[in-house]
Amino acid sequence: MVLRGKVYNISPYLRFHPGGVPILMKAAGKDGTALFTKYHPWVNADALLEKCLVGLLAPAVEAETQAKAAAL
Ligand code: HEM
Repeated sequence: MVLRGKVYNISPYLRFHPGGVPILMKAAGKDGTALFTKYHPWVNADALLEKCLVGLLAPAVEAETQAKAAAL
């Protein structure tokens, strides 16, 4: 999942998500920034997912995914 330009492997986190696995799976493999912000903008994903960080999204790809997220 992508969150604010960062790519995470959320598999190890799934079972710890307080909101449950099914809703988190809706954003798996996609840019989950819009949904994440909709449900809990106060949650510190950087800290919670520190060990799940895969890398940074390339800026051109990020611009594209942001545009798609804005159109949701
Ligand atoms: C991997 C990134 C995510 C992390 C680290 C995360 C973390 C959390 C945390 C810490 C809470 C508890 C918040 C609180 O009680 O104040 C929570 C609740 C929740 N999350 Fe997430 N979340 C993530 C992604 C998402 C996404 C993408 C969605 C929606 C598609 C979502 C939907 C929810 C919902 C609905 C709750 C509320 C559960 C309840 O209180 O009954 N989360 N999440």
